[in-house]
Amino acid sequence: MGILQVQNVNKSFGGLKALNNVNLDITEGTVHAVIGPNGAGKSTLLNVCVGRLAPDTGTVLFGGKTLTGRAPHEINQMGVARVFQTPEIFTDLSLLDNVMIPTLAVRDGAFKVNAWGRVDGRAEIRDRAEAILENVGLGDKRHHHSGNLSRGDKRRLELAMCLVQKPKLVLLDEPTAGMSRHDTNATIDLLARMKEEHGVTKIIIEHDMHVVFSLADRVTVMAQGTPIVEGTPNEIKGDSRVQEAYLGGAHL
Ligand SMILES: Nc1ncnc2c1ncn2[C@@H]1O[C@H](COP(=O)(O)OP(=O)(O)OP(=O)(O)O)[C@@H](O)[C@H]1O
Repeated sequence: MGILQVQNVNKSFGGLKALNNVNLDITEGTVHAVIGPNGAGKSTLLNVCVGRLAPDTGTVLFGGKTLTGRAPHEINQMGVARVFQTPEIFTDLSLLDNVMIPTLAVRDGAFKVNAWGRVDGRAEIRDRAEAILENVGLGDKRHHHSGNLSRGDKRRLELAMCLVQKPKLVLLDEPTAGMSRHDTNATIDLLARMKEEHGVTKIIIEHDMHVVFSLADRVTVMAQGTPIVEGTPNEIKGDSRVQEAYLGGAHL
């Protein structure tokens, strides 16, 4: 049984069926990419998995426990973290503060920015946050204002905020969108290291096939709200159904 199981999930927006009977089984420790043309339902699927959207029908299980119906912070506390398409960081705070906040949120079960004065074990949390920032290549900038970071660095900071929570599963929504090739390759290296060092299971939504083929163990291709093909990157590469789904728009 996989670490994450999506079972018969449906989700409509008005008359539009964004997810149409989706079933997925994600194996623990793997990197699983979800690809597909625009509007295929990839982000909706991620939102259902992290509790931001309730499915109309169907269930999501994580480690055998039902996620459906739980609040996003509860799902987060169970070990599921998400890296957003637009980094959700506190631009007025330093990088270090940004990385310390999620640790406190997970530990205390609530988001308390004003809790600094009352925090026990703060030195320990700070040490861990510093080590993680070092790990993602932002150690030197830990006291900088997060608002001044480049787009690539903001994404790296968000990864650090995610890793510090010691998640079991990370969902990444286009982690390299809008990045230069240099930043994209740095992010690929970082994500690959995350796998080696932390063994974290990852689900990645990605349009950039270079990223998919560099990182993914398995790939699910979605079209019109439904997974149409699943396999290794090489298996899906030559699949005519995949080429058809992209209507010739993508070269896999
Ligand atoms: N909150 C919403 N309200 C109405 N329609 C929505 C909503 N969210 C998504 N949709 C629609 O549902 C469909 C699936 O959208 P979704 O964002 O999940 O696709 P996607 O595969 O992630 O696309 P992209 O690659 O462009 O991000 C699209 O037709 C989209 O317009």
